[in-house]
Amino acid sequence: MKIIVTKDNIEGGTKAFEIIKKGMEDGDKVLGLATGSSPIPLYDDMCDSDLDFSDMTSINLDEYYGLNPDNDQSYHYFMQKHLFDKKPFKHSYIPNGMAKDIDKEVDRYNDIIAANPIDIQILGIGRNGHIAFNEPGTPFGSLTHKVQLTESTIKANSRFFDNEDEVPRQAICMGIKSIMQSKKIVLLAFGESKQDAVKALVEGPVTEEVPASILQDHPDVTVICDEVAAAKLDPKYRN
Ligand SMILES: N[C@@H]1[C@@H](O)[C@H](O)[C@@H](COP(=O)(O)O)O[C@@H]1O
Repeated sequence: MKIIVTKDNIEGGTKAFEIIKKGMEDGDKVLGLATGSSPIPLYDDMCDSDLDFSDMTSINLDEYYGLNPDNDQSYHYFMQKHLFDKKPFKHSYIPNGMAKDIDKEVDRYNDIIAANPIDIQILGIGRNGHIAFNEPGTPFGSLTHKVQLTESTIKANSRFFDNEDEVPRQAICMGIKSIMQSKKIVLLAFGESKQDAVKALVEGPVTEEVPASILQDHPDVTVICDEVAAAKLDPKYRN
């Protein structure tokens, strides 16, 4: 696991952008994308760049269940606003949060992932160590599935909604096994609220209670965090 400690999230975004740029120069064609505030500086850099994604495929991690794509809290809306409006991809996939037949949607998404092996997966991390919406206790062998969000995630994500009651209680989410099959993984974590999650991810035991800890077993992971998020890490992990 490579750890890059940056001054702030802007510098962190630039570091992640450099990895994507280099990957594309080396022929990477499929990006796994994340939502949340952490990847926004990366998407800003991608939008401001002269990189062309029109021959690339993107696969998003997750979507709230029950939110329409034009709801401004849906991850469809988020991706359109922060990236795809300015930088369209050849194909962009996001779970359908309005799917009536969940099993069918889950199969569809697993087929998409199988047909488009992910070259670089971008991840954020939840305060409880979740990746995508894979909450503590999710089996490491999981594929795409419908998830019940925990109280901690509902509370944390309510900052984007008018109030906590409006946060959907369920989501459709790429599984941990699929995330681990990505060739490269770049995890972004910024700010004080991520200190414990970053420490558990890097130093803690590999346990399903901290979904991100499985990344210790992946051969090519870069964790990019700011000085504040890295503050509880043993100094030997900080540069
Ligand atoms: N499903 C998303 C995750 O993919 C994201 O990593 C997390 C942290 O978000 P933020 O980057 O805003 O802290 O929020 C949500 O739960």
